[in-house]
Amino acid sequence: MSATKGLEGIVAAESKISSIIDDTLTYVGYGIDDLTNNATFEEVVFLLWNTRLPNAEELANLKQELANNMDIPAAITDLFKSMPLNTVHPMAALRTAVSMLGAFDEEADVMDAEANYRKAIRLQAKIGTVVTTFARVRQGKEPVAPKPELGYAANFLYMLKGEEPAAIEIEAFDKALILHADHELNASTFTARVCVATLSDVYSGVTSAIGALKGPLHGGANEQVMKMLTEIGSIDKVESWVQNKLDNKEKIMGFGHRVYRGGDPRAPHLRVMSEKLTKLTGKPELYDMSVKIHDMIVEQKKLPANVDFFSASVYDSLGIEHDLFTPIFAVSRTSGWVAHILEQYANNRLIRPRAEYVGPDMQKYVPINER
Ligand SMILES: CC(=O)SCCNC(=O)CCNC(=O)[C@H](O)C(C)(C)COP(=O)(O)OP(=O)(O)OC[C@H]1O[C@@H](n2cnc3c(N)ncnc32)[C@H](O)[C@@H]1OP(=O)(O)O
Ligand SMILES: O=C([O-])CC(=O)C(=O)O
Repeated sequence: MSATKGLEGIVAAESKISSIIDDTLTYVGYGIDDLTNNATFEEVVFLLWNTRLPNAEELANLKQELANNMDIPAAITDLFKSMPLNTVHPMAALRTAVSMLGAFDEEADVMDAEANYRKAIRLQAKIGTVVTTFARVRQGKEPVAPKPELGYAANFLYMLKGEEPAAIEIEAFDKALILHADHELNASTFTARVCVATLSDVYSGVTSAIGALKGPLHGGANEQVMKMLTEIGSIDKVESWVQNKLDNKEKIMGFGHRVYRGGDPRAPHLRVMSEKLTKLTGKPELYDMSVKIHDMIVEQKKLPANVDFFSASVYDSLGIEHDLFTPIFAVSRTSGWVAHILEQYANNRLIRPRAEYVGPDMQKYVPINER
């Protein structure tokens, strides 16, 4: 029995939700380019949860249900107010708040498929409000109630900033939500599936997944990319900064991927958005710096940018605080996590692999006064 470090290449589940084959990403067989160019986030949510696209009535119903369920318990706002707001990371706040949402859901432990689908809607509806409420409480501002007539992406930006976003902002944010919605058996989705395979509840699965997404090798990389861009500061410093990191064998955040070899198909969409939005906000240097970093890493390390690289300058251009980038990833990925949770329940078996024991053998207990 020998271990495969990081489970690389191990097929650990069957899934109908998304696939990555030869650097091509599909959700339920629909290409990511097709969906990003033509669908809305709500359509993608329906697709992931039902493994088919909705008709007009089904889409209208889902939008309505999401809008109807965006409110969160006042206790969550109070919870945020009780946190050490100068130091708590928004992902830690989100992880705790999603767990608390479960405590407030009377159906949390009702395990039939209909109840789980209702929880999926409630959780997807509320998670955006949780993130925006935290952001506002932290700034000493009042939370903004959602506007039912706005779509999911527009509502998020509206609740975050307190003013209705421009069409171009809604379009970019909606596309970003689509691009982050699902990604086969990534670390956080696997975490969610392991959790609920014990027949634990949806909230436990998503809480665990948030914990896994938080790390900088996974979703936390987008915040780190922005930290890097901020630290570098200007385009003339890119070369020496990046070279120094590479010479010291340090990782450059936003590059590399366990599965993609030729490139992450989501990155080109974010790159186009980054170019457009950084120009509009008068910060084109952010895009130019990103391209310069990109070209150096591709040339020297042959590592393509992943989804987290250009998303950083996109979110910055939308006026979003940098430590909210990963919570926004979580808002989108909740759709994928929940899809995988529902799929796991539908054909469940406990996930319990083995470990190769490499510790000492045949030890004999030594009484404490003899150690
Ligand atoms: C949404 C997402 O989760 S996308 C990924 C987000 N994470 C990041 O951007 C963090 C930076 N990237 C990485 O750490 C990795 O590429 C991961 C975690 C994404 C993939 O990890 P793995 O498949 O385990 O690859 P691993 O870390 O073993 O890297 C393989 C080799 O490439 C190098 N490498 C991988 N990524 C990078 C990078 N970003 N910068 C520099 N070198 C890198 C490693 O140092 C290693 O080199 P070595 O063989 O000489 O030791
Ligand atoms: O698939 C992965 O390993 C990480 C990733 O890109 C994602 O979760 O979007």
